[in-house]
Amino acid sequence: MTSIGIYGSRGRMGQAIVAELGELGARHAGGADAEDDPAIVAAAADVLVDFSSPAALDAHLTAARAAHTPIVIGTTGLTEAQHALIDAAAADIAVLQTGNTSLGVTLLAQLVREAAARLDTDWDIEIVEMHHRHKVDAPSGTALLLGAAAADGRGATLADAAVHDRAGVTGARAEGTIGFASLRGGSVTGDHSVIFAGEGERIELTHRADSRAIFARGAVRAALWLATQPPGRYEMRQVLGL
Ligand SMILES: NC(=O)C1=CN([C@@H]2O[C@H](COP(=O)(O)OP(=O)(O)OC[C@H]3O[C@@H](n4cnc5c(N)ncnc54)[C@H](OP(=O)(O)O)[C@@H]3O)[C@@H](O)[C@H]2O)C=CC1
Ligand SMILES: O=C(O)C1=N[C@H](C(=O)O)C[C@H](O)C1
Repeated sequence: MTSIGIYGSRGRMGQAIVAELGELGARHAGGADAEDDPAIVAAAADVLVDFSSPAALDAHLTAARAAHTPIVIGTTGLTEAQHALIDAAAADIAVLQTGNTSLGVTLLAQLVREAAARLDTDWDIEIVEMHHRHKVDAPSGTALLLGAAAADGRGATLADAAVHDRAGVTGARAEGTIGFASLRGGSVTGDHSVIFAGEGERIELTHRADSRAIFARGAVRAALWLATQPPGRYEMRQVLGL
């Protein structure tokens, strides 16, 4: 039986994954949090999942690489340097990094890519997300992955197209840009809308998460799949065959 180690095991997502493993009767190799040694968890596990903090990611990835243990990274708010570190680690171990492990968002990203590819750039793209009051990063990892899918559909890059800050006299909207807006409040698990705003009409593609169980289910499915893969960097759509 595949043994799964959890970084961030006492957090909201870590606890949702522990519950999911319990329902599946799957094996939990143990967890690590701020005061624990990541190397011990990496050595004990067949595969790791990380839902912790960007501050902890480098140490977790180093431990996974040293132990030759594949790792699913769900932590969001990562820097460009951390993405480069993930690319480097993927030469040695299987790594799947995603801002959202749910089936619904993985399919939504495909739909967004398709819509963006079919519509001209005079259809403005705006991405709106809302999360609970405890979330520390913005825009959400999901909003960024949806933005990347939209940019990809247009043959552009998100780095060139993204507009994150609007306040004061902003000037008119530039064609081809992708705007982001982040709302925070209450206990919202995670809502995302991608709006295609054209002249006289609007298309809105929305996903709403009712519970963290959807992320936990996807994370466990990804971990079980990743445990059998050779070194490389993978995405959720490969896990789900979408
Ligand atoms: N990809 C996806 O599908 C999803 C991703 N997420 C992302 O997962 C991450 C965690 O979210 P959530 O569970 O809500 O957060 P929580 O704050 O509830 O949990 C974070 C966990 O990480 C641990 N942690 C925090 N800082 C460190 C550190 N410096 N070193 C080691 N461990 C640390 C905490 O341990 P301790 O309590 O000991 O400090 C805690 O167990 C976020 O980045 C979030 O955006 C969330 C949902 C879905
Ligand atoms: O922090 C959260 O809670 C979530 N984070 C992920 C993100 O940043 O997109 C996924 C989900 O929306 C919940």
